[in-house]
Amino acid sequence: MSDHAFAPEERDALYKAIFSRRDVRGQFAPDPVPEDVLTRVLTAAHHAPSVGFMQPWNFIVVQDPAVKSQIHADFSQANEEAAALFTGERKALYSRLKLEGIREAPVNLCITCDRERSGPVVLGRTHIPTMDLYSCVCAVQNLWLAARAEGLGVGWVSILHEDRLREALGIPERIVPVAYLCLGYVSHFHETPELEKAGWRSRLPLEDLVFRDRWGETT
Ligand SMILES: Cc1cc2c(cc1C)N(C[C@H](O)[C@H](O)[C@H](O)COP(=O)(O)O)c1[nH]c(=O)[nH]c(=O)c1N2
Repeated sequence: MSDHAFAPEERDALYKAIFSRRDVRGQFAPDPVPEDVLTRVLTAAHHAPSVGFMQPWNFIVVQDPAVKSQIHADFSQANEEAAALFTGERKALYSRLKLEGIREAPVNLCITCDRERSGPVVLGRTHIPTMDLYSCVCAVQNLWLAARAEGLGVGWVSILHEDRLREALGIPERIVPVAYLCLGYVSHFHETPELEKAGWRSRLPLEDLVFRDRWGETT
């Protein structure tokens, strides 16, 4: 028991956000996302943990249909290339999946990492240099959960050519685009991951993933 635990209903709300969050590709409503709501979810992202408190992120809010179309065109090409990597049944199933909502989502959001934000030597990044990128992923997850609580769907689109994404958004060379997200209100949230529903892959049993003291020790 901890004196610092949330009250039961507050804890339930947090777990509700975690368990009902979904990757949304196909249920976006055209309703605009009000600026104050967008600011709240961006503030949640900005309160993520970061190595050395580096806060290496920027948030590029994309609403211009022309920019979205450019990125969607790149997705279409990348997705064809991706489909070609699978064979047989898997390829047919892959081709049926909807894997982005770039044009339908009223807001697209690129979360980037400025790897030089706080100088060359960063507390906590001295030995594992990728820690700044991981910090940005923490920001993505904060935003994803806050968005769920706001009734907003979020979909991560990573089937893109990084150089074309950079070009479309004018991202300088030293900045790394970490996540491209589609954001908007939705008609509904699926109860289970869409990939699970489509028979692509299921959730693994937690007990197979937890080791004790050494890699591979499950008991
Ligand atoms: C880094 C990364 C990258 C991607 C994703 C996620 C993450 C974490 N996901 C979403 C992914 O398919 C989804 O999270 C899982 O299928 C689990 O579903 P829920 O997120 O629980 O709904 C994803 N989905 C999609 O339709 N197109 C994509 O390009 C990607 N890319």
